[in-house]
Amino acid sequence: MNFIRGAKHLNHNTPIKGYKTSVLQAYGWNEQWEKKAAEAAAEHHQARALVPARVTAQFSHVYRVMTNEGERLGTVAGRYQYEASGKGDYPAVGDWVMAELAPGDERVVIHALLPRQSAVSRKVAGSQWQEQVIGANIDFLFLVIALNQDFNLRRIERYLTAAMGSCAQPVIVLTKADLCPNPEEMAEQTRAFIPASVPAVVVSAMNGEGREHLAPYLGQGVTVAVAGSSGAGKSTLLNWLSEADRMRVQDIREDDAKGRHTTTHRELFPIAGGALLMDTPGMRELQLWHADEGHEEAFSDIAALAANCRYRDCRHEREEGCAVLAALATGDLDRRRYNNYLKTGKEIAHQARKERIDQRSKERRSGASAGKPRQKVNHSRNWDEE
Ligand SMILES: Nc1nc2c(ncn2[C@@H]2O[C@H](COP(=O)(O)OP(=O)(O)OP(=O)(O)O)[C@@H](O)[C@H]2O)c(=O)[nH]1
Ligand SMILES: [Zn+2]
Repeated sequence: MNFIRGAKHLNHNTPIKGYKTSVLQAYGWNEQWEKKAAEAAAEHHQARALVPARVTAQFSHVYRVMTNEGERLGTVAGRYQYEASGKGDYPAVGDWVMAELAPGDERVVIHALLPRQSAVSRKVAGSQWQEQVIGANIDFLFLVIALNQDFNLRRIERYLTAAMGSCAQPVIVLTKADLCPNPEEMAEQTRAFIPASVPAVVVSAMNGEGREHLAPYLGQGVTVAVAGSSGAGKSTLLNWLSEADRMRVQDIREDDAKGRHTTTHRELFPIAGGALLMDTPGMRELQLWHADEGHEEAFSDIAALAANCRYRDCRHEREEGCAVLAALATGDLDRRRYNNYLKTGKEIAHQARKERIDQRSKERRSGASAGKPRQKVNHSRNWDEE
């Protein structure tokens, strides 16, 4: 698994030439991005003055971006839209973009996306499967697992599978250590099971214990996303990690807003020590987007029983000749496990339905342009040349 080489070792005191970037450095701007921006600029003679910005939140078609002049809302340029070949080409939280910052204008126009270093994405169902990026340029992906009855090596394996290919370095964060009599033993068991390149650390977010184990992944300008099952303790972890630095976040905010006090919805924000935490709804649903393939595997005992159901499309709820219900009646199948099986199955179905509906309404909205030919976008060349 390749991760962002050098992310931890960048010298952030080195002045970066070309742009005024003091605010951006707090958002992870570094020599690598400077280079990418310069490469993109060199390919095109850009009539407009574009500045780099990082996407900190996304609301369907509107983005919140951090520029060196402060935070702005923005939308993508018409040409960008035209050249995008799918959802995956659109900016996502964490992306670096090149934007046009018109003086006196509160809104910016996004003209280009800088090539991503990493992207956590999901496949969404529509008329065809499409990639949707739910977080970009993540250095470390914290996979949160509670050290209680939810602890499960198979699940950890599925998380790692889901994280694979994102180019973000996964870190297994075993939380709720206070509920576990032998957390270090569990950590050892985990380490023995996962690839040696993946760290596993123990914390208790509730008691604020073990921050030193996370410190190596929370360096200046490093972007961290948090994913894991519902109830695993993601919110508690995020709150704990961001708590110590409310003040600093406040300072940046007030600087940007020139004294105005604003509370903005942000899905990417700096914390103590200079790391950036990413908290997007899509990332939180990690358990759902990988569950689909994991469901059968996770409930292979039930799948085996289901092979003997009378009807092939048996839902194992009240059907006659259902082998799953029969096993439940005899006690061979644990009721809690059965309930869990139905519940996750319904969550997956619900998620898939929601995605189909979202996709359909999106297609309806863009119905006018449906027949228009689409070009494959080349991110280094999608600058608006008008
Ligand atoms: N004892 C203990 N409880 C914890 C710890 N971290 C979280 N919890 C509790 O676990 C429950 C779930 O925690 P959350 O942080 O809401 O979990 P989540 O992963 O954000 O859950 P979703 O919002 O459903 O995705 C809450 O009741 C927390 O108080 C911990 O370190 N120790
Ligand atoms: Zn059945």
